[in-house]
Parts: sequence; C-alpha cells; structure tokens
Amino acid sequence: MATAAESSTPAMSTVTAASADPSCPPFPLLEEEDDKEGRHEHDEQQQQEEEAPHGGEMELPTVDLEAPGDALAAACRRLGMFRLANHGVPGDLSARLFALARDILGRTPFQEKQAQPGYFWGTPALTLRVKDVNWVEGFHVALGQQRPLDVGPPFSEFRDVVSEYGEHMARVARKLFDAMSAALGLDAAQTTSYLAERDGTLRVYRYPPCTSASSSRGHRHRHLGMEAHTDSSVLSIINQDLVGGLQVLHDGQWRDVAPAAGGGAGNNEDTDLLLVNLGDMAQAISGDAWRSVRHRVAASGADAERLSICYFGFPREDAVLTCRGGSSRYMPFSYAQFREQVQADIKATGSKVGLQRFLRQ
Ligand SMILES: O=C(O)CCC(=O)C(=O)O
Ligand SMILES: [Fe+2]
Repeated sequence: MATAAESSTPAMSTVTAASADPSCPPFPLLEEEDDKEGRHEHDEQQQQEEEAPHGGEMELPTVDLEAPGDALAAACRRLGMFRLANHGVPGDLSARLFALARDILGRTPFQEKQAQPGYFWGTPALTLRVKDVNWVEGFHVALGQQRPLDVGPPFSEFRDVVSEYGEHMARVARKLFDAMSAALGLDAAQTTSYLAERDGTLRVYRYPPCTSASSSRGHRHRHLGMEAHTDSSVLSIINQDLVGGLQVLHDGQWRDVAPAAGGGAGNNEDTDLLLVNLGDMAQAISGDAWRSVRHRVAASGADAERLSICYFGFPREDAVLTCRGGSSRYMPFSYAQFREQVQADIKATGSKVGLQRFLRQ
C-alpha cells in the first residue's frame, strides 16, 4: 500500500463504465483498455500470478492479543496473515465507521467526494502498479498529521470517528508489535523504532459494484478491486465487512480469505475478529523467517459493494532495519530509503520491486 496520497485521477481511457449510480467514479471499461497498445506487456511474475489457479478458502489461525503465545510466531512464519481476537476495539465504533463510510462513499455524488481531501479512486497505492485501474475508491488518512482527515461538514462526524478508530489501531499495533518483537528477540531500541504506530496510515476503502467484473469472468485481464501486492508496512490491520473478496497467494494458488464470523462491521465484541497481515518490513527484520504475504482483492460483483478499513503501521523514517544475528539476505536500509526506492521504481517502470532491491550482492 501507499505511504502517501496520490493522484485521484488515473490518466487512462475516456471510455467509462456506464453507471446509473451518480456516486460511482468514472472507471474505464476494461474491454476498451485491452485494445490499447502495450496493454499485454505484463512481466513474467505478474502473468504467472494472474494465471495462478483459484484454490478455495484459506483457513487462518487466530491469535489472541491478550495471550499471543507461540501462535503468533507460528502464524507469522506460516503465511504472515492471521485473525486477531481480544483486540478491544469497541464493536459499536467499528459499526459507526462502516455505516458512515457506506453513506459517504456509497451514497454521495462522485463530484462531491472528489472535492474532499484524501479521496482517491482507481489507483489506490503508490506501491502498486499503476498500469491498471483498480475498482476501488476511498479515503487516505495520515494519522500522524495534526488534522489527519481534513474534511469539513457534512463529513465531520466521519473525521471524528476515523480519528477515534485510528487511536485504537495505534494501540493494537503497538501491543501486537511488542509481542512480535519479543518473539524475534529484538532489543528495546528496535522495538521502539521499528514501529511508529501513531504515524500509521488509515485507508477507508469501498469496492463499488463492478459492471464489467462478471462479463469478463475468465478473461485473463479481468478487473480487480486491488491488484496483487505485498504491503510495505511492518504490519497491516484489516477490518472488513461480510462481503468477501480478499485473496492470498499460497503455494501457487489464490485462496479466499473469508470474512470472519461476526467480524468487520459486526457489533458483537466477543466474536469480532480483525485480520492482520505482515508487510515487507516484518519480513526484513525477521531475516525472511516471517512472510510478507502477497494478496489482492477481487472486484465486487455487479450487485455488491465491499467496504474495508485498513491500518498500516510503518517503522520510523530513520530506523535502519536489520535482523537479529545479522545473517540477513538484505543490506541494512532505512525505511525512508525503502520507501523512496519503491516510489522511484513505480515511477520508472510502473511496478514495485520491493525487498529484492535490497538484496546483498
Ligand atoms: O481491502 C482490503 O481488504 C485489503 C486492501 C489492501 O490490501 C491494501 O490496501 O494494501
Ligand atoms: Fe495490501
């Protein structure tokens, strides 16, 4: 995902999906895009990934934030994604945020949304390829800033709820990272600097009904809600509704991550589970023992919309990332260097290269 907000207007086709819904951004139609020269120039990894078979649902382990035990390190090693119980985020706070997001993103005319700071559509992240338009829109919130979401009325309630939710995310991320750090045997300075939890990013996503998702099913280049990527974060915390669409790449197959029972927008704190995935920085500081899992989001169907609220925790800018024992495949690098490299690669080639860039010669 991105570390900064980006252009909200993909410079692509002028042919847009015919939509009777005034809230829908003017997504370009894929069929038209396919005719464009260069459209099929996908690199080998992308092509292999796009063609990877679908392997059904993925069972995920659950980690208890109050008693992570050995389950935490095991989950980080195996897939780098797990469900999180006992996180203490009030169910009614999540429910309010989902309701407001649904109202603002799903019911407000596009022009009005577009005028709000932090709004984006189509190109959700600087760390994703920018060749394809993703069937997604949302708000990007940099939590560390003084006015993290600078929206005015009638969206001010949204701003307040986002900030309260952001406080909870920072708390959960810190608690979880302390346990991760203990499992990795990091020292006190690393434990502090490898996660700047209050400077995290929050993204409120809506994957609107996709008019060309079903018509192009089976098509090699069908639309995605969000294309395959790894996060650049240390850890990411996903809160999703019950629609589904998130997939992880495991053993060469795309596997569905089912929404948790009672999770996401649910009101029941006892059964409410968040989803956590590790990012590239966790892979680096574990010397590749832990996984920054590749994942993507399928586009919503023609009659569905999916909402998710994602928090991304990053290291401090100047933190130099090394792993215990110093046997890492990577050269020591600061998080600022990593981020700059990702942005330079995206600018030059349209793709994130990521950790490979920092391999020792
Ligand atoms: O919407 C989701 O569930 C995941 C989004 C995601 O992977 C990202 O923003 O990096
Ligand atoms: Fe992601």
